Amino acid sequence: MIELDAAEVTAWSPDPAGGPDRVVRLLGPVSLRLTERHVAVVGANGSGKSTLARLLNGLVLPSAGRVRVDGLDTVADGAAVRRHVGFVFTDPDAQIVMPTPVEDVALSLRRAVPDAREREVRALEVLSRYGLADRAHVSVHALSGGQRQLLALAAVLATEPTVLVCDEPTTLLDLRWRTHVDALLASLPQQVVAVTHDLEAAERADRVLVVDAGRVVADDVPGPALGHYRTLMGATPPTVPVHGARPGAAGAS
Ligand SMILES: Nc1ncnc2c1ncn2[C@@H]1O[C@H](COP(=O)(O)OP(=O)(O)OP(=O)(O)O)[C@@H](O)[C@H]1O
Repeated sequence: MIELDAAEVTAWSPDPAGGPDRVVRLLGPVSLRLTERHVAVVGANGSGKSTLARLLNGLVLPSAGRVRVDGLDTVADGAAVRRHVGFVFTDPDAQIVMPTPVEDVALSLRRAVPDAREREVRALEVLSRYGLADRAHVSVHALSGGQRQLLALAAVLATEPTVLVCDEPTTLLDLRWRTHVDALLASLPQQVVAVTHDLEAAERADRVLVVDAGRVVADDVPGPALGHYRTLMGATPPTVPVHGARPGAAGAS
């Protein structure tokens, strides 16, 4: 179970008016108990979704309040939380550090499997489980984007986390790979919390959190939560000026 008790995240930010740096609130306060198998987090760009996701494995620490996963506090028990909660980034290249897939998965296993030969055997087993057996020894640069995302996921899942947090894991993927990774995430026995802009994937979650301006503004089963999100998005068009619009067209001045 994931518990957030009045968790807040603040950061120092430059004052656009040139004054001294000031503290800005990025998220919260948020209080939640997440027990569902699949939780989706949706919201506009910059609303605070990644900040919320990163709170769950201690990549971001609460400035106030507390965050616990299965009773482990992300501040007091940081190392245990990171072993417990796997985190998958949007961009697999932020996560893949070794030259070949087998070495990358083996690196994830270094703590669990001390013997190097046994570690390689285990890494190969993991890769074949995720359909990457024939790519095990190629350069990671020779993998497609979808294969790289799958490798990043496989390397995290190899550590057998109890909870998986994914920050837009399918955003860079074409429809075929997105469907494949979505199906894989749906089949996992772990609790999965996924930040997503893919509303079809969010429809299949057990619970959906809608984040707006650093607050959880809706928290429900998918139908009503996504209805709220669509209304929110429709009601607040982006304020970025439209360049190159035809004279007289909407948005041109
Ligand atoms: N360390 C930081 N210092 C200052 N501001 C930050 C920091 N991290 C994030 N922010 C700001 O906090 C806000 C929320 O960022 P966050 O990455 O959580 O949004 P998001 O909903 O995940 O956005 P996107 O969908 O675009 O990825 C943004 O305005 C971002 O610029």
